[in-house]
Amino acid sequence: MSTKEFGARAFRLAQERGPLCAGIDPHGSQLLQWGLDDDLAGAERFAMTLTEAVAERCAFVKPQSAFFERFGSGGVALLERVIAAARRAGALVILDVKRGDIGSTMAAYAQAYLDPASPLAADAITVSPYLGTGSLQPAFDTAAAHGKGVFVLARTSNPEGKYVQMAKRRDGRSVAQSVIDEVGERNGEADPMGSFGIVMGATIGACASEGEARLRESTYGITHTTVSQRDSAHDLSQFNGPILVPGMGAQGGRPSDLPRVLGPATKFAIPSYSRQIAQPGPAAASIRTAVEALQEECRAAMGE
Ligand SMILES: O=c1ccn([C@@H]2O[C@H](COP(=O)(O)O)[C@@H](O)[C@H]2O)c(=O)[nH]1
Repeated sequence: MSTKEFGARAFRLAQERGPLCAGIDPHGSQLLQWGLDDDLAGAERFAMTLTEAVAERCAFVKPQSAFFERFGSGGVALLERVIAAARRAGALVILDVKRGDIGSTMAAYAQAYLDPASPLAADAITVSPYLGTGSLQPAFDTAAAHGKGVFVLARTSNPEGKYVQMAKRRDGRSVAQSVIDEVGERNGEADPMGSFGIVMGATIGACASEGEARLRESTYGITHTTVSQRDSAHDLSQFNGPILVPGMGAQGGRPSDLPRVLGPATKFAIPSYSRQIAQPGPAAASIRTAVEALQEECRAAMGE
């Protein structure tokens, strides 16, 4: 496989820098915690400080588009600057936009985020398969043409996701498994891995008992549901592409969840933290120390 392809670049950079993905989410509450106003200027200070602190050390940086879009055109222009700064520092930018539409419109989204001529071009995007995984074909094609990546939502980290994603199809597979299989087929025998990824939340089946759910709720202030073993069952043994794993940190996911959720595909994990890595800010040195500790924890959990 050519080193120009996203999968190969992602695999090598993760080995070099560590697997962690640093989320850039200018949350109102975190701007206030940093002593900033919840406005465009505050978001700029937050996003650029965080990007500068992490982008030289992390293989992946993941801005969440929604936190930029909330400031209108100024926020989108800021997102362009964040993408450019992170890429200049050598990180691969996964733009979290979760787009999904009929094919002709999907082609326009792909042009916006994956065509290098676009001011918003990232290295990879997140997409939603709700209109059918096949409707995402223009994104797969544009990504392949330009050495970019695509991450399709398979099992999301929010507790409500399972009601749609774990619904059973007529062939007995869950909707999530069919997404995993359809995306996986597109990677073929790519070595070290393909460029078409999936999103698997670290929180899937996170609580084995009511007691653990209560403990997590009191620790993180987030309601966790108890789910059965069957609920968290996925076959990733044939999957040969990057796996973005959100839900780490603030949502309760831990490095030890990686092998539990991903099994044999743990080596492809890209564990993603947003609120937790901003927590020690605004001092860049404190953010870097926290990121380095998380990189080590994730590497150890992944058996690296
Ligand atoms: O299943 C998903 C897919 C995407 N996300 C996004 O990841 C971050 C998580 O933020 P934290 O602060 O680390 O909880 C956020 O941008 C989500 O939109 C997700 O959480 N779950």
